[in-house]
Amino acid sequence: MGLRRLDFSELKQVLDAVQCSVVSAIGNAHFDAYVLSESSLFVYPKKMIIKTCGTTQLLKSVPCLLSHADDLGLAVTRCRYTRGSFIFPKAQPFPHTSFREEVMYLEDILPAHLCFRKACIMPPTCCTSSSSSSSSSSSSKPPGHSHSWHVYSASHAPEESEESSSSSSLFTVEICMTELDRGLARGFFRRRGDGRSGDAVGSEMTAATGIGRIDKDAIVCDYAFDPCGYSMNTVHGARYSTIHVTPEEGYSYASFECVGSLHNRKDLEQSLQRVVSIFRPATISVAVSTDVDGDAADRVAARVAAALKPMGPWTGNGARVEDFPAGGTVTFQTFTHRRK
Ligand SMILES: C[S@@+](CC[C@H](N)C(=O)[O-])C[C@H]1O[C@@H](n2cnc3c(N)ncnc32)[C@H](O)[C@@H]1O
Repeated sequence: MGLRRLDFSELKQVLDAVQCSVVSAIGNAHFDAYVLSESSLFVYPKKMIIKTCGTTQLLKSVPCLLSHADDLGLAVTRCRYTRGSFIFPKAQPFPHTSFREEVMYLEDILPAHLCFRKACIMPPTCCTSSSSSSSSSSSSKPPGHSHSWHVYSASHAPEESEESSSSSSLFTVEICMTELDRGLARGFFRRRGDGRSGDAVGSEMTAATGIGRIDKDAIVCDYAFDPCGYSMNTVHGARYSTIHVTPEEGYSYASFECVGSLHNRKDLEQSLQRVVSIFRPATISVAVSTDVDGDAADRVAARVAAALKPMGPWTGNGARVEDFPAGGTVTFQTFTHRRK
């Protein structure tokens, strides 16, 4: 059971360090999924994923997590931190005052055996010249401030037996969308004073907005905030997905993240298309993490661009690919809708 042996009070210590709390939870034989006041937490026996937003202090969870893992007799083998650009960077508390500060914080607290380390900022692809491992086309309108991708990876040396073919076919995609279609964003506001629970209204939003049709076979845990805002997690076998929506005009934002197989069009192309049609954003960034090599990562990026093509006039397409030592590959692409 590994990390799943942590009891609720121990998880609460981790979340207290971040400054968020649990609002809803589900689990299956493979993992537990928690909707948080500020996004989501997934606990697998050998992996924990925490996703937060706003002015939470996500990295402050790491010392507490390392200490709990140690108590359970578990040694950390990989740490990955990813984020977009902060919309309100000056509002961020330590250690999130800058990416440099975040990296220094992690470098200080991670154990020395995680010796393969790399930090990089992947800029919006339309605003930079091609990197050596990428292709990019120019655009007249660069995506907004929220579209640089920041990645820090620290890993120990992989052992041969760890590199199984099943893990190398898996991907994690993180999609950030801004300037959501106003009409669609209204679907994430509650009726004033409805007196109903966040879970009940969340389930209605899941059905009414089409979110429930992204993966019809998944078990959904959803929550509607008051007066607006929505979060959901799904569990489907060993795979999770998660959506978070900030629908307020002026800074509307939605994120989608899921795990899938590169061999399955449904997991990557279909999920991307369904999510984009639910929010119809003006800008999209897509970061895909895999254990494949650079050439295969380029092909993943091409699949992402091809999936968006029939969905409208997107510009600024291009991909940047970064390899992380003993930490796989990340492809990053940004797209702007020409109507906006
Ligand atoms: C979905 S929640 C948190 C998820 C976060 N936006 C993300 O991207 O991961 C954010 C939305 O819920 C609304 N909200 C209402 N009450 C909230 C609360 N107590 N905590 C966090 N968000 C709340 C916010 O105004 C915003 O529209």
